[in-house]
Amino acid sequence: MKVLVIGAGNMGLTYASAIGKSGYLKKEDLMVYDKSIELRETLKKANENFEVYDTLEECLPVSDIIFLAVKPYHNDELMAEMKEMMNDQQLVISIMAGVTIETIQKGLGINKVVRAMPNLPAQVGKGMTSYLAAPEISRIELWMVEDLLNSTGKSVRVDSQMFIDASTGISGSGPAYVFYFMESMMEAAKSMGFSDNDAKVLVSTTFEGAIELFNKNKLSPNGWMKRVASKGGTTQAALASLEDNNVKELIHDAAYAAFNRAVELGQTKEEKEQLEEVEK
Ligand SMILES: NC(=O)C1=CN([C@@H]2O[C@H](COP(=O)(O)OP(=O)(O)OC[C@H]3O[C@@H](n4cnc5c(N)ncnc54)[C@H](OP(=O)(O)O)[C@@H]3O)[C@@H](O)[C@H]2O)C=CC1
Ligand SMILES: O=C(O)[C@@H]1CCC=N1
Repeated sequence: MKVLVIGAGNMGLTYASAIGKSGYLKKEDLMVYDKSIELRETLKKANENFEVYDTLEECLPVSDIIFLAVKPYHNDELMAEMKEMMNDQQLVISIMAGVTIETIQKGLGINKVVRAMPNLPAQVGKGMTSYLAAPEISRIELWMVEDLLNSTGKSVRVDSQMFIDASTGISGSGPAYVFYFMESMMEAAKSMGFSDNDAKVLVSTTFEGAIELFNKNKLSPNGWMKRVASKGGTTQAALASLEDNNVKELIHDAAYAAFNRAVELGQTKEEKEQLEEVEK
């Protein structure tokens, strides 16, 4: 089996490296293509566990499974270039936010498409991926897809594309919400007089410890909050401030903003035009 990753950015490279390290494929069976010459040259020099190709003509026709890891706005241009070289036995795994299975099937003239939504912690083997396969994909093919996805962490199979868009708002974009929270706490620490480094250690160790506690048993986040908060103490003062400022509602809205944007990114030109007509 030959696997090709198209787009060697944050996520494409994460998959190529993880699959390469997993030993699941021989080096010559794991191929990477990116349109950037500089990036290709850097990757060739790095001598990773995959082969880097300069043209799609050399690698696409011989691949069995193809990861699409370019930004959604590069997809139309890429699919137009790929279409002539595709055959209907090839299986495509798209990790692009929003882009639907139907768009890829139509754009590439194939049926076997999996839509997956990973997240950036995949880079350290702690990724969370949701995925959905088109019905044309066999059970054996699905096992292979799961093996590839699980090389970066955990995965969950969902039963509609709505859940891929929804998980984009939770786990796909989610690491950025965590970093936002970390940044806010580090800024607060620095305003209290801590050095940059001390602020970083205070905050990152707090996050690490809290996650480890949370994973330790079945206690809910609220249960853990109660263990931290003494009656009439400091934590209660902080939690009351968060509640007064509707922070939970704001985080809820942020997750929905990402979910809605994923749906919007997936709309075809015709769907966008129809929507604009209705809104006029
Ligand atoms: N980053 C994240 O946390 C997550 C991202 N995703 C999805 O993954 C996809 C990739 O995101 P990310 O890795 O962050 O993006 P990056 O911009 O880091 O990587 C995309 C790469 O693809 C290259 N590229 C663009 N067009 C082509 C083409 N026609 N042929 C070959 N290569 C091309 C880009 O080159 P150039 O820079 O020159 O354009 C770039 O090197 C997106 O669709 C995103 O929605 C999903 C989950 C999480
Ligand atoms: O921001 C984005 O659109 C992508 C999808 C999920 C994370 N990054």
